[in-house]
Amino acid sequence: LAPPMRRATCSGGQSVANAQCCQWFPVLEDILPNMFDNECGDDAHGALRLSFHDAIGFSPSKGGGGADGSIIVFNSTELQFPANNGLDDPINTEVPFIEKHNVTPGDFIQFAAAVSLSLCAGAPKVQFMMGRPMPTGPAPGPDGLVPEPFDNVDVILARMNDAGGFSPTDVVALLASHSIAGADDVDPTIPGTPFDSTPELFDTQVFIEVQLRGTQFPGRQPGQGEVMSAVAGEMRLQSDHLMARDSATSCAWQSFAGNQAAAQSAFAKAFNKMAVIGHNPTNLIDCSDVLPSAPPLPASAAAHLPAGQSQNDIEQACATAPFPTFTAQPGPATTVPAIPQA
Ligand code: HEM
Ligand SMILES: [Ca+2]
Ligand SMILES: [Ca+2]
Repeated sequence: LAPPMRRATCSGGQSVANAQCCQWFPVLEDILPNMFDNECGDDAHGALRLSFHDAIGFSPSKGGGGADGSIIVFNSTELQFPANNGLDDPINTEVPFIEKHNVTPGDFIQFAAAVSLSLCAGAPKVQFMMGRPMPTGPAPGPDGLVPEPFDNVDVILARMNDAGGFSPTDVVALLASHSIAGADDVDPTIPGTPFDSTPELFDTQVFIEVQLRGTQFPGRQPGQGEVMSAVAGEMRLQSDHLMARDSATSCAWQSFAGNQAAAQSAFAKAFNKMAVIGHNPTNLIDCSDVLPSAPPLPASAAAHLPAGQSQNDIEQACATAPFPTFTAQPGPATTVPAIPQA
């Protein structure tokens, strides 16, 4: 007979596998209302992007500590890197909470990202591991480790493989994050311009909408790394556009369109890998049981074509299977509103 599992009860009454995880409940109960306003909005999106930019700063040959909090501790260097443009926002939001709760920046950044997902309907359950030490100085990794929207697919896939051993399918799955995202700085004249029509839902609309023929720019002039989108008010990154069309990634991209369960599980797997880049996971403690679950997608959020689009507007790219068929929402052509700025 196996010995009975010993669980710990935290002072708030919650049951966790490891007593050290109890310290994250007060953090959770603080940041849900006070950092995120309990919504999948600008602060949630920013926290998720920050977790990527901290974690991906790792290369076996070039240096960097991965998911180590360097983007905060060495922000005077890392925020000079062009790819980190705009991350002063989530960093300024997070620092007071890090100080208040006396946790490491590396842990907090990944915790906040995992909690942000729990606010976005349709997001999968992910892991949270604790125990990242302070980043080692004096210098962080070099510039050039964070993919840019004007990089081509080969460059992005090579960088992601170098950083975390991500496969092309992992990279495409991670881009489900762009279903709860927008850009403030690609075209700085239109901050909060979303990448899909539902930036408050972790759904597969980004995989559908980026496959549509581009016809317009949301602003007056495109930014660097921006290409035409199909929907008014929506921004399309060149990198997402190319991922949907490149022979190395187009079939994976298409496989997530309308397949919520596949997008969820592939994203969670890759996100969990990303969150521990630069660490030996056996030195970390699994505190996933602190994380709330996201609500499921509402029934009204079934995968669809935006109003005004038809299946003929899909630019088929995958050579081995047809893009799945979707029905357009009724009514006049969709215009996507900007994401309210925090
Ligand atoms: C791999 C190639 C990727 C490229 C080239 C890329 C590029 C970008 C760019 C240019 C923006 C807009 C930034 C701004 O102007 O405000 C953005 C936003 C965002 N990205 Fe990515 N990204 C990539 C992967 C990822 C990954 C792996 C994640 C997370 C798992 C992620 C999460 C986000 C989020 C949540 C936002 C929205 C931030 C906000 O609304 O404040 N991205 N990305
Ligand atoms: Ca880092
Ligand atoms: Ca969405």
